[in-house]
Amino acid sequence: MNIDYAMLTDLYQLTQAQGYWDHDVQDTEACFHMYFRSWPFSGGYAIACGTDQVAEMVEGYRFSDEALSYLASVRASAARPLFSQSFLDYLSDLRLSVDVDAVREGTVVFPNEPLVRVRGSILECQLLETALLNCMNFETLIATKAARVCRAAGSPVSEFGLRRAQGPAGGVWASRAAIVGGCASTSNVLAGQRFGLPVAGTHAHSWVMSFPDELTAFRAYAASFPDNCVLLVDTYDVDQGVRNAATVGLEMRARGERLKGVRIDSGDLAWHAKSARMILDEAGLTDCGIILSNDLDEHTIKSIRDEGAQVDGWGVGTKLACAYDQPTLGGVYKLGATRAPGDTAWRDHVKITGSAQKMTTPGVLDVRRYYYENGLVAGDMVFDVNSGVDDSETIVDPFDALRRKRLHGLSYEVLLHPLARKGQVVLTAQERSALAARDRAQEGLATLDESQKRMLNPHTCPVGLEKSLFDRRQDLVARLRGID
Ligand SMILES: Nc1ncnc2c1ncn2[C@@H]1O[C@H](COP(=O)(O)OP(=O)(O)OP(=O)(O)O)[C@@H](O)[C@H]1O
Ligand SMILES: O=P(O)(O)OC[C@H]1O[C@H](OP(=O)(O)OP(=O)(O)O)[C@H](O)[C@@H]1O
Ligand SMILES: O=C(O)c1cccnc1
Repeated sequence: MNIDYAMLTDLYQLTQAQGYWDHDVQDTEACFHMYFRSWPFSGGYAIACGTDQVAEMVEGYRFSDEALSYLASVRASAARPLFSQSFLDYLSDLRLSVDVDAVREGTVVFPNEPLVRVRGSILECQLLETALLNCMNFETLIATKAARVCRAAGSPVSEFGLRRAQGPAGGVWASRAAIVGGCASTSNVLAGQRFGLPVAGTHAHSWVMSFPDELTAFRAYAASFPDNCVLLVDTYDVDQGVRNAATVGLEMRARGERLKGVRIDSGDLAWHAKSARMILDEAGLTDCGIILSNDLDEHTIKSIRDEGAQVDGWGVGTKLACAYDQPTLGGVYKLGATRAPGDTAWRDHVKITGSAQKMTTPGVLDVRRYYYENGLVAGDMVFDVNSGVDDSETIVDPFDALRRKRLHGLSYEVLLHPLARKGQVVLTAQERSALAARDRAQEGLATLDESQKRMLNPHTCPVGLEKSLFDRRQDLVARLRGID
């Protein structure tokens, strides 16, 4: 999508940038972290997604002449423009020089750990906030929803959401995120072209309605698409539709072709799926699959499977592409540390007002994921890259000092990887691939215990602050509150 990422921001990012520039503090170095605070969909995991678009933003970040003349036209009052010409001249020459580190797309992630870290001039860090959150919040949410739907489904899911997605860009990035989360294919042609995603589809009710009768419509479709024939059987009567499809299936078989499946898109889907299976089997079409669609999500899919329906594929649209039951992830971008030009040490920052859940963590942070010997995740440790990790390798629950877990001796991997250095994207094509991210998500999900993946009241993985970081945060908070 041709998006002007420099302008895809909230006005206050630009006014603050001018403020930093006015006060000549624009080169103060800053470190911000993007993270979310609570478990999406009341589940036990999320699938990170959005960094490919963040990379696209970093690559194309420029204030165009049109953008600058628009900004010059924005007024603070009738008498004065909001932005000074000298600041707009500065923006015109601005080329990003930030370092960005991020989890790889498809990584299983948890609340209160950084998914993205941005280091650089405070002015640039601030300018990136809004668009970065927009990408990460939406795509992580949709990839997570897709993972939940696909886990419930057990057979391939095709994403059908474009027509009801949140606008063209929302639809395209939702389709990509759905693939990262585990969908086998998408009906979205633009997303397929743009990201090299597998595209797939069946036909609509209008196809059947446009022919004199259903059988004629099915025969015509089979003649046009003998290699990829899935017939939608619920335009008039599902059982009769399945019988008509079986007739066409047998005709196809006689020609050496195969009816791949029937799609049922209304009514009691479990009931119809069982009845369709019987009709097809009785006709000898045991190799013809059953595909279900119509307002599905992980809960309806589970219910249909719990009833014993055998389903070979699913089409899931609205409730996946719009994350119907939770419209946002709620991810935030918070300042952890600053460093004045010429200084070597970083200065910690923490926000303490509001609820304890909203207290931030100071430092320049990364995450270690620890594994038990059986390969399952033991816990995630948020640590400061400059102070390192205390020998005890203990994590402390950021909201409950008495909940601790010692991870010493377990193997671990570090989750943040370079995305950009000095404003240049350093990800390889493979690292940006949605299909590679989908594999990564499957590998990551396999490192969670089943109890952490169930839909109802899942067990959650411990995420904590490295002990010395926790102590440092406590000291800083005490100092800011005037407690000795
Ligand atoms: N066996 C089932 N278990 C749980 N949910 C189901 C089952 N069968 C269908 N559903 C869900 O029930 C809802 C039925 O919705 P609705 O009444 O709008 O469908 P419909 O009767 O087919 O109407 P329409 O033709 O307008 O789509 C859908 O969300 C569908 O996914
Ligand atoms: O239900 P969703 O999960 O959103 O999946 C997409 C829906 O879109 C289509 O219906 P629509 O009525 O738009 O078109 P149609 O006439 O082709 O069925 C399709 O048949 C699905 O029911
Ligand atoms: O290909 C399909 O069957 C399809 C695509 C989008 C929406 N509904 C159905």
